[in-house]
Amino acid sequence: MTGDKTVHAGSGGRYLPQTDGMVPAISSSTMLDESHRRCVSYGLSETARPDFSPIGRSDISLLVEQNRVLHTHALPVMETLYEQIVNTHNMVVLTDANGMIVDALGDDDFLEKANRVALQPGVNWSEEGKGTNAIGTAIVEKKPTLVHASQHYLVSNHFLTCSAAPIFSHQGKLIGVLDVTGDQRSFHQHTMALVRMSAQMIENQLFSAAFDDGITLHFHSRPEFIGTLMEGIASFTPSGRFLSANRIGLVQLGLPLPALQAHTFSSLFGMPVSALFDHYRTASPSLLTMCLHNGVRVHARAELRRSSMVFQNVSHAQPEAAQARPPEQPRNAAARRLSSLHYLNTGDTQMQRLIDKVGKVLGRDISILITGETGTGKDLLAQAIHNDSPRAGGPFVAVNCASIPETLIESELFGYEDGAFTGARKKGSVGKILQANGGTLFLDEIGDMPVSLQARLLRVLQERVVLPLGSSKSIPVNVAVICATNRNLRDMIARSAFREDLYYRLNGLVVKLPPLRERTDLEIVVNRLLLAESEGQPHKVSAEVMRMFKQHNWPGNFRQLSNLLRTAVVMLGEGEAEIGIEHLPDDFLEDLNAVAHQETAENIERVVNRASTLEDVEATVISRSLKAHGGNVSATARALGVSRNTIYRKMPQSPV
Ligand SMILES: Nc1ncnc2c1ncn2[C@@H]1O[C@H](COP(=O)(O)OP(=O)(O)OP(=O)(O)O)[C@@H](O)[C@H]1O
Repeated sequence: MTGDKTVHAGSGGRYLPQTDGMVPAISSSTMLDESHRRCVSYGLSETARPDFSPIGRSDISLLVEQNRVLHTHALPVMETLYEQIVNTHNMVVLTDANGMIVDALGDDDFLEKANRVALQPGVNWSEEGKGTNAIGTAIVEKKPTLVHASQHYLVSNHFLTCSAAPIFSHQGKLIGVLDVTGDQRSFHQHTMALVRMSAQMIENQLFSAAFDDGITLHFHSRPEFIGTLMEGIASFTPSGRFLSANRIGLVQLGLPLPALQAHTFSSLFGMPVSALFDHYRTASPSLLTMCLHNGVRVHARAELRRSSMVFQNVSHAQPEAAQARPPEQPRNAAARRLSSLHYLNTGDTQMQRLIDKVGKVLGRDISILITGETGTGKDLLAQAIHNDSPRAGGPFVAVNCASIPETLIESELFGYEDGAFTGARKKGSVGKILQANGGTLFLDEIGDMPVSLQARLLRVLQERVVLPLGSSKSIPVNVAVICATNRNLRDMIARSAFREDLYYRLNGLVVKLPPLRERTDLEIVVNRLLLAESEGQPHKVSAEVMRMFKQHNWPGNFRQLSNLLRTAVVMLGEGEAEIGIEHLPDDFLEDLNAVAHQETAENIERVVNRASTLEDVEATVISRSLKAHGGNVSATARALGVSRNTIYRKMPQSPV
């Protein structure tokens, strides 16, 4: 390498160092021109030898303490970055927002040279003190900056090449700079890219740490970029209020942070936050495809942190209390209180009995088996039991045995040692059972647990030890177990599809959640679900719709009802607050009609058999059909295939 031949200020085309044809992708000359002008205005002389002495030891400790969060998250990234450039006469430097070096890692031989210009903790590299340099100039410009050799303002820094990238907090505030500085002869054009990626990595780590609760969405227009540094990350409260996004997220969302703060999950991604929860509750979590507010299609993966799951569970059950909660209250505690047995008790007698029974075994070493049709709230009940138990401070780990492929369920549950099988992660994995240690393990769809694993699970429950795959060492574990199924386990035992011994170990207390059609608290439930759906203005259903709801048999139970209400709310016009039949989805009305048709046919047969007059037959049929349709004349007319006028003419005085 020949060294640089930089032309100094005042001559055109300057700042382009010629390093054996390897011209670095340097910062624009305008940017560097401006920086040099600033140096002149600071009163700096190019040949000056500035003060390189670091601040005292105790001040350095204070500096590290003041930047503890940044330093903690940056250090592992700095170490990885250093591994990439080791033995290249370079060093990795982290500074605070003022350019004060907080930490530095470097090759010994270069450190000696670097010490000449004091690239060491406690020395300030702001532009005012050290002239144009990547750290100081990146702070002023708030942009990744490369300053090579004689692009440095001070002659004493001409032997350096520096690549720096600013690090921003989730509030968009510059909080530090990551820099790689080395001997200018060791310049490598990939260094800047490495530094930028590393700074992004630090920002993402800081972002995850700041938003370790609620909902975090990882998104990108290309699915293969999810999980990479290119992904956008956005965070929301459990109720869907936008909190923040990383820099790439902001670019993808196309709005500045203050504008985004007025948004919600649904206004940005066109999907209610409850649908997100349902996706993760019901589907094996595949990537979501959503449409951004600006029409761009994105793929996304969400992380629903503990309190948001709890919040979602109860946002249906007790939204008014959730909304009344002042924001400064600890969310976990409040959410836990909301997802409790007390709040699931909405006035139905079967539920009341069930909750009484469950309350008696809380905190005892008694396994609970929850049965019930799909969507009756087995998952929600399991969470409430945990939250009301003395284990509430411990983890609640849910495993859906039906959604994990049979080949993976063993490693998911029991974990595995390093290299236990082909494809196993290095360093092994802690299984779900151990993750639940000290808390509750919820085995949903236990009827889908492969028979081969049932014996291993029984051993865990009886001996309270887990043996990870590939390990010879059992690990003690202390978990409460709640299971749920909508299968008939006794039938399965008879078919040898479920082990009898495991069944008796699991069924300490068996409770059956009533289907929605049998519940006497439907009105309360509907109103609570609607409250959860409404943003500000509370919605209600018309008396006619409520009558139809009471007659429907709700095969999908709560899940069906809440989806239906969510759709109906969207159908409401501007300023409308009451859900009428016209707001209900067609398939629901068709189901209702199909049932009514069948009932009408049966009624006709019965009435005709009683040998009444034709008028009697008509009146009885109309009256019963009206009843079946909740008094709705249009629906009755449709079901009977006559006009509404015919119904009005022939209907008895008091139809329902
Ligand atoms: N009591 C309730 N009040 C309001 N919403 C409820 C209630 N119970 C359940 N839900 C809602 O209904 C949906 C289904 O509930 P959950 O997943 O607990 O049912 P499940 O019985 O476990 O269903 P599956 O057997 O299909 O897994 C969820 O969105 C849940 O929040």
